[in-house]
Amino acid sequence: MTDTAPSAPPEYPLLDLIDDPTDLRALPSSALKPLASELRAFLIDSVSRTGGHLAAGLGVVELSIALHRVFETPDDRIVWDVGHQAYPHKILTGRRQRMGRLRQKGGISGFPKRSESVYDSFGVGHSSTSLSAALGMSIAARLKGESRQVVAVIGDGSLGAGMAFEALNHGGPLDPNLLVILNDNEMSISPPVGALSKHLASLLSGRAYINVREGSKQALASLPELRQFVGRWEEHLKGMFMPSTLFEELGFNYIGPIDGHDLDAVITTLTNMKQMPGPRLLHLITQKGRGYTPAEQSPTRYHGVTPFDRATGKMHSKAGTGPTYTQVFGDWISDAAARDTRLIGITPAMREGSGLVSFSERFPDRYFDVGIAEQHAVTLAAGMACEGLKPVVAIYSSFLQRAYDQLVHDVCLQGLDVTLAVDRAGLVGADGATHAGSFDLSFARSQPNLVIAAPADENECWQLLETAYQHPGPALVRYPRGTGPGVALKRGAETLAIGRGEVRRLGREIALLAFGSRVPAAEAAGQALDATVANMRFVKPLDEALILELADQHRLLVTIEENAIAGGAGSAVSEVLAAHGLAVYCLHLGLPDLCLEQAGHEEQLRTCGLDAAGIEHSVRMEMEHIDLYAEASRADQRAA
Ligand SMILES: Cc1ncc(C[n+]2csc(CCOP(=O)(O)OP(=O)(O)O)c2C)c(N)n1
Ligand SMILES: CC(=O)[C@@H](O)[C@H](O)COP(=O)(O)O
Ligand SMILES: [Mg+2]
Repeated sequence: MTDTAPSAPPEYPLLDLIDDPTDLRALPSSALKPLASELRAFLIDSVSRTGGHLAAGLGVVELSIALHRVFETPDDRIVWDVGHQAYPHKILTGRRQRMGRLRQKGGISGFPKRSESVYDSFGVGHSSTSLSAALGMSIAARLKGESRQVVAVIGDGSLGAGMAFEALNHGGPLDPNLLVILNDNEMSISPPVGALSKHLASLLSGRAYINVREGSKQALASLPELRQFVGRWEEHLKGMFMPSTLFEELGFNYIGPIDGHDLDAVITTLTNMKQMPGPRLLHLITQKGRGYTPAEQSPTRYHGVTPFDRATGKMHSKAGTGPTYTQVFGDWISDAAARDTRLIGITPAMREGSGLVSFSERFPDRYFDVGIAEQHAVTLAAGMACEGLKPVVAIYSSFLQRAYDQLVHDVCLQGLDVTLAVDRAGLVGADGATHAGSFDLSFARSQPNLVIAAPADENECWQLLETAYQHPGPALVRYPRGTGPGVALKRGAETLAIGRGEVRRLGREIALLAFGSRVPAAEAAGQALDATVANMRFVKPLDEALILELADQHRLLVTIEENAIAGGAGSAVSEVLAAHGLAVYCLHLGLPDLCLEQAGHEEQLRTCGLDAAGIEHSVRMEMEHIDLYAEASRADQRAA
């Protein structure tokens, strides 16, 4: 462009003025609605390039502006639940320019993160933590004599989890200075389940939403006096002969429902509620995907997206890849259910992500979406198993962390016949540390009675699911996010021998003992190193005979797993060696003892040295050390 050429008008003239929320607070009120339009357009454009969570953020554009307009952030605290809806918040809090690197290596996280910004009061990714965290902050402010406001924003799906109820139950009587904003879009990832969603719907219809909304605009605008405001609201809401809300019963002053896309109403209501004392809850009605037609029409599909064409909404997908492990599981569970009427499928709110859509349609009576309730999912399965059913809990590894005690106390100690299909085991790429399934082998393998299997490929995944299912006790199969090496499925009901691995390649000096997803990389490294390669298949029971044989025949054993080294499968191998008093060199490759940030899955594996080249490099280094040590020992012996 030359100096004389007219400069193109900026696409986002108002948004470009906002480097942090003080700029937003300085804007004239008349600029806020146009700002909301720009923010929404920016969000759609940005996520169309990077991928990420879209529909939830679109639903809180007005709320995000209103919160930073009304509250003195960052001194006032906003705690976002899950945090997948926090992109507008990120854009308004100085990270607009960094949205192009969202969820990428070296870029910003897809979730609020304390180390990323002072505006991110609490790190999230898992749901239903906001009320507890915000309550804690509110209590801290009171004890420290600080007068800040604390606001928790929680969705209707996340409110259904046990933790959220625990915080409401505990919080109300403490009379904290706490504002809870319930962002009710009548959606979880898929449609919400359970009585709470019905209660919220009844508030929506029963509390004359439209009247309240229209009435509130006038009443709140014309009644800035706090006392009058509270009085009028109580008169207005509680004089309607409505049964009280769950929230009122729990000690929260309930206001709403109001239209969460009516920016003026939201700002006015928040301004007034800021001055109200005690625990209060604002019920906002929003639309997931608001302002982008494809996302409005299909909020589940646009909950989390790959990069897409903004004009058509069509997502760019990788061409020519085989089925994901999730799809393998989805096909297996439908086939198995057709063979066995005792099979029950359970998901804690992850029907699509866990591959249960087809099963839910084919076997609606045997399908249970329990909402975001991982603990309940596992104990529900335990109860069913007591009565002779054969439940399969499909659950992401990182969300299974929530249900650890249920796994221990309700399933494993009682040896109940529950199958756990643990998806997203290992690194998950763009979602980063909060969603990485780094620990399941470490926390599960200490459990009595539990069989733990890790398939090396798609067909083995099928076979191990069948093996776990037919095993009359607790069994867990863990498989990674995405596709495998491309081994064709044989389907059928073939099982594998529990606790038996297989040698895939015979080599010299070095034995690579690979678990699950790392078997193909180990095979490639084994080729380069002329090493023996074993596909261990089971983490529990381990194939002890194979380990002892390999220890006997090789100078170095290398364990390789996509799980934390600490306490993982490699540790289990070392325990076997120690128990037999074998002093063989043993190198453990796995996830390091740190929170691995977002990046591509393959990139993350490279960073951890878990790709073929990384494995080969680590093994060569280790062999050099072993040779140097042997040389030094020989020199010592000669000197002696
Ligand atoms: C403990 C846990 N379980 C499951 C998930 C996966 N998850 C992320 S968002 C979401 C739906 C949340 O619904 P809601 O709170 O209503 O937010 P919305 O997406 O509708 O804005 C689920 C199930 C999670 N992040 N954490
Ligand atoms: C926010 C959240 O917890 C989910 O949306 C999660 O990001 C889904 O992960 P997958 O994309 O691996 O299903
Ligand atoms: Mg929702």
